[in-house]
Amino acid sequence: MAGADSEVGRLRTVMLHRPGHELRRLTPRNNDRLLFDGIPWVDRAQDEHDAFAAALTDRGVEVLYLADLLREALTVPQARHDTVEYALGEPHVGDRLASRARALLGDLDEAELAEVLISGLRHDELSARRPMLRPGVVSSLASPEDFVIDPLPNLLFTRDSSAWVGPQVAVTSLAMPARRRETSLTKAIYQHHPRFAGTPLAYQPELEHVEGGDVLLLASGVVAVGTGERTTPAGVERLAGRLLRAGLAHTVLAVPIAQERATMHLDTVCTMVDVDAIVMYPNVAHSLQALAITLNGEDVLRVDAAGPFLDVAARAMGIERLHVLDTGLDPVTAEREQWDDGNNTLALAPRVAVAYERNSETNTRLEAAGIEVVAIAGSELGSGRGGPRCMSCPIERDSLTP
Ligand SMILES: NC(=[NH2+])NCCC[C@H](N)C(=O)O
Repeated sequence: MAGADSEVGRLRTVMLHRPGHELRRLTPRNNDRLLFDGIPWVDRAQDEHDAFAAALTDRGVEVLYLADLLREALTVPQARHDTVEYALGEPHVGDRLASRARALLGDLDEAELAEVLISGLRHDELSARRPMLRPGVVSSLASPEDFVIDPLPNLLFTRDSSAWVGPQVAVTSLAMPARRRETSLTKAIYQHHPRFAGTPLAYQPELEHVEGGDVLLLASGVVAVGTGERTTPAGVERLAGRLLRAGLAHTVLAVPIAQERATMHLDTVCTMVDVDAIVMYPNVAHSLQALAITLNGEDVLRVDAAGPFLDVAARAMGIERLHVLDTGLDPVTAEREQWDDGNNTLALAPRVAVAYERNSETNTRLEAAGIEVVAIAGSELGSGRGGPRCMSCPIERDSLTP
């Protein structure tokens, strides 16, 4: 049965996205808008990603690829309709261009359509396949290499566009315009792919902004939600209400994080590596705060005063202490390795975690603390600012509760 009630139960099934043609769309003029720090060497990024996937399959994890699931979901007419209309309804398209593009997309088979939905469509590509007799306003004003449908290079970070909480999946509501369309694809997958038939949605993209990178399953029934650049306070309120009322959590922790690119999600500063241990950016470990949210008798959210994250979390988890693995790094090394996603690990089981090899200081300290580090290369993958946790959506983990 699909689902996950922690970040560390043995990982059985995960959804990844192998970076493809959408990364070849990045240029020095659009990379900032598309949330990449540079122009990745795509072939090498694919090799690194294949090695990441192999590290998972070697350890018995079933790897599902988002593009395959999407292609299969698109055999359902409603999935095709919803994803195409979302793409063509974006405000830069306009009616006339939309109807021309719609005619092209209608002729594509599932594989071709999935490819266009992921890597986008340029004006010259549309024209090559659907020559126009008389161009409309938008087409006349566009450059050939402008996009009718923007590419989705951040689809690579599958953690953000959906997140499982227990047996339900939250299809998130992405904050950055460059990423918003991603959830039209994950929603189509969860609603229409036979593998997920009947899975209830714990959240929907139409709601207030919540990104999966901010959602941390501390323990069964305890969910921490970062709020900063991406997930808004209103998003935390909405998600908390839904999780608590659905009985998917008994406590939700709101965790304010700095509104900066370096700390865009909660998982950029901390990830779980054991049932009671977390690896955390040393520069914030002791200043991070949390507010516990619970449901009072009248179905109203009760919010406690802010307290130190580690204490509030331990109390909610019903344990004496949540251990921070002290990476003992000096502030400069810590800052460099945090930027390169040193704190963004993916647990395969308690005390076994995938991490980027480049963060050698952090990894050495993790190993010294008894964590098995499965190191992967990420020189090119990292240019999108995401590590092993960001690049994976766990679909099934063994439950920690017997
Ligand atoms: N869960 C994460 N930390 N995801 C990282 C996402 C990186 C991506 N380029 C973005 O800016 O959205």
